[in-house]
Amino acid sequence: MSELPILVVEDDADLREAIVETLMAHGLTVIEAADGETAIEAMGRQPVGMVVTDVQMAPMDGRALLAHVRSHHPELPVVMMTAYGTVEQAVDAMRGGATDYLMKPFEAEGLVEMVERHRLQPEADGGPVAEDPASLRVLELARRVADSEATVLLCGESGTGKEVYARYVHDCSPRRDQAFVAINCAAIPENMLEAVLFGYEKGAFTGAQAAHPGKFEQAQGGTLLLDEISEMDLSLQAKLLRVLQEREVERLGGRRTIELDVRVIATTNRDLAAAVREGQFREDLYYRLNVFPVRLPPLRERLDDIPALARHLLQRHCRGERPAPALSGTAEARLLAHAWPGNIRELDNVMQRALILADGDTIGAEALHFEPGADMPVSAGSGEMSPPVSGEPAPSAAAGSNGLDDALKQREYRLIVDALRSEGGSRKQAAARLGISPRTLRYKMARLREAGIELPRDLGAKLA
Ligand SMILES: Nc1ncnc2c1ncn2[C@@H]1O[C@H](COP(=O)(O)OP(=O)(O)OP(=O)(O)O)[C@@H](O)[C@H]1O
Repeated sequence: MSELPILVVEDDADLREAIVETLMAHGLTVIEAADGETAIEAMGRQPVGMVVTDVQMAPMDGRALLAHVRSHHPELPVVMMTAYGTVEQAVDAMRGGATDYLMKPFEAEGLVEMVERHRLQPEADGGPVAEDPASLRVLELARRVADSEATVLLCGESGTGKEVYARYVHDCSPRRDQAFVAINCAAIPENMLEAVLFGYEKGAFTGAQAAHPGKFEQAQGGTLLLDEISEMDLSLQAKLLRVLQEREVERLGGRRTIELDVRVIATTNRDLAAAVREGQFREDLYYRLNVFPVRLPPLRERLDDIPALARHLLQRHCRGERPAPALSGTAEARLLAHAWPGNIRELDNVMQRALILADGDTIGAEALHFEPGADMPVSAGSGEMSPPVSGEPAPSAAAGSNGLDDALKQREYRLIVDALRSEGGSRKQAAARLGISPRTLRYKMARLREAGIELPRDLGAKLA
């Protein structure tokens, strides 16, 4: 898969050229823009892997650009280049959700190091890892449906790899050289989702400072993944249905209809048929999406995948910088005995911890630390963690819980609460501050809640 370009936004042409040349000299693909508005247009034409932007520019400055990126591409890293000596600018940038900042003047090395650290990497993993017969059957189905134009509905518990399989369908399809655009319907505020999906014209609503193509347009010729489709509200479901039926879209505030050639894949971790029965999901939309349903089994139903996935995840985190440690026989047995309620995402967390804890080149069972409550039926109040953030009510600790696991969870809890506090309860900004995606933050918070650990009330209210 090709590398996503770095978007450099700087109005000083000489400085922009120097930055572009430096990045290109390090083998990075770069596109450039002279201000925020041009940058937004460039992002509308192609997906980018990171934005490096100046703060002071006209007509649209770096702050407005940052705000736009945070609402339209919440996961995209943005590094702000702040003026020398202006600590306020740096603080302001971080408050606005910047991933990091570079104070001018900076060395080429510092720039390259920062870009390498933060840019989004295309999944260079070569498709899903699958060794269990159940997964091999899903892969075969995915390959078969890829050739057709059929809408695919991928169902499965959270963390089973629905996005990975959606991308696999795209990569096996005749559309593989065109865009694959993913949108998480649950991660975008309800009132923004329509604009993000369908696009808008300049002035369509307060804050629409420039025209912007929606995800449908961005996916033109390629594939659009509507992740967590069940989280879309009913009125937007009606609009989505119309777009899918008519195969054309109209931007908000626009009068032109744009014909679409987009293959749609939707995912859900809820039982959509049940949501239809409960009146939460439109029946007609359900039938339109459910042309080719594929169920991804939970990890506990495909045990043969576990060792291969564990090795794959270890390698991914070692990034070729060091040889990935091996798993001891007892560690492997322990992984196979675990219930994995958080599926592969949980396995990924366990492997990341194991890499930190392992001594030498083998991971033993003692380096494996599982999510709290994961080995027991999850019920409210079964929390293992005891994280007394100063002044916070401490969640209860279950007897016999593992000390190190507790310490890790404590630290995680503390980091999450501190980040939410600093960001006034904004999940999106807290996630950016923590360097994780809003989705990962949501997942972590859900796991904490499942373990009976509630966030302090003043934060919980804003997060409900
Ligand atoms: N078959 C697989 N091979 C390699 N990695 C995988 C596989 N399945 C999942 N992963 C990894 O597991 C993590 C979770 O996968 P993914 O985001 O696709 O799950 P999901 O089902 O879409 O989750 P959610 O419902 O929470 O959105 C990712 O880091 C992904 O790269």
